[in-house]
Amino acid sequence: MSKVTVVGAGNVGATCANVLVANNVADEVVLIDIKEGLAEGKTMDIMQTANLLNINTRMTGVTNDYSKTEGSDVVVITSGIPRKPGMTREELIGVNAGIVKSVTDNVLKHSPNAIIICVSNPMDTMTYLIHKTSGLPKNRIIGMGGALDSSRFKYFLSVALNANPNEVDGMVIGGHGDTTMIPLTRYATYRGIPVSELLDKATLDKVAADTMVGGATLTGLLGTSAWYAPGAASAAVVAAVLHDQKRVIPCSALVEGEYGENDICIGVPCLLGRNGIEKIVDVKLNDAEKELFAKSAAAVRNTNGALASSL
Ligand SMILES: NC(=O)C1=CN([C@@H]2O[C@H](COP(=O)(O)OP(=O)(O)OC[C@H]3O[C@@H](n4cnc5c(N)ncnc54)[C@H](O)[C@@H]3O)[C@@H](O)[C@H]2O)C=CC1
Ligand SMILES: O=C([O-])CC(=O)C(=O)O
Repeated sequence: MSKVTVVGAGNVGATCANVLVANNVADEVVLIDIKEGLAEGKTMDIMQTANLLNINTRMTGVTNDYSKTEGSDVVVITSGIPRKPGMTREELIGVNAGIVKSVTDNVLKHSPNAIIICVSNPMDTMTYLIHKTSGLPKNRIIGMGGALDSSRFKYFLSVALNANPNEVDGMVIGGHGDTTMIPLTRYATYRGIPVSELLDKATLDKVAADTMVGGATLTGLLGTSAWYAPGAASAAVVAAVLHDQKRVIPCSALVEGEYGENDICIGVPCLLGRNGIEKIVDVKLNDAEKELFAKSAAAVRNTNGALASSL
């Protein structure tokens, strides 16, 4: 019996739950929100696709009743406000820190062995907050950002290459922020061929820049931040953990010397399995990439500094 709780039945949480259920990733999914009736309504709507999509997962929607989340193997935290056009993710810290802290406390009362996937923004800082306040071992706290950013990177590369996105590989590490992401263009490939052999520098620079502001671009177009790819990326991380897939996916992890940094959560390639983050994979960076990583880490550390006054 596998059980996943998704906290926050808004755009990202409901999409994540829908992808989990539509793909029969878990035996049971619980969707929970503070807003009366929202999780129940989204659950009813999703489960009315069961006979259309051959869904066998059981799904429950509840308003703030954590007893229903009892014994979850994985919990995805999406509760909190999203940004509006013109805002940065970092501006959300004041409201979201309190929400993420109280949700984590409630979740762990009923699922003390759960692996937590943090989605709420500013994600690296919210993941760090969970580390600082929950007492959980570092392998059980995963920040979801790099899975999404890498998928966007592959999308923009596929458009530039006029190729199938499934035939493109690439990774984004560093912070999950408009200026802190690091698309690793040097390691990106199309069917094993380095993209630098197929696209000129100006095109590759534009792909990297579009990736970094991918979330801001969609926020401008939609009036609130994106949800289809964020929900699907969160579900992919859940599946990697629940099914012990041993996939390497960039996630925000507590670093203790890896990539030259300490005491922050930041996007690094993580081997994901049933124990959560089973290993941080060491990808060799050149001097320019190392410098970008150090700058990214400094920016994430700076945002973490605002945590104390936000709680
Ligand atoms: N890490 C990532 O890659 C991404 C992160 N995000 C972040 O995810 C968060 C959610 O985004 P959306 O789903 O678009 O927002 P939304 O506004 O559609 O949904 C958020 C939900 O959280 C609920 N909520 C608020 N406080 C709560 C509490 N204490 N307990 C339970 N539920 C509570 C609200 O009622 C609302 O339904 C935002 O902080 C956003 O910035 C969004 C996309 C990608
Ligand atoms: O852009 C935002 O604020 C939401 C998010 O993290 C993303 O879509 O990457």
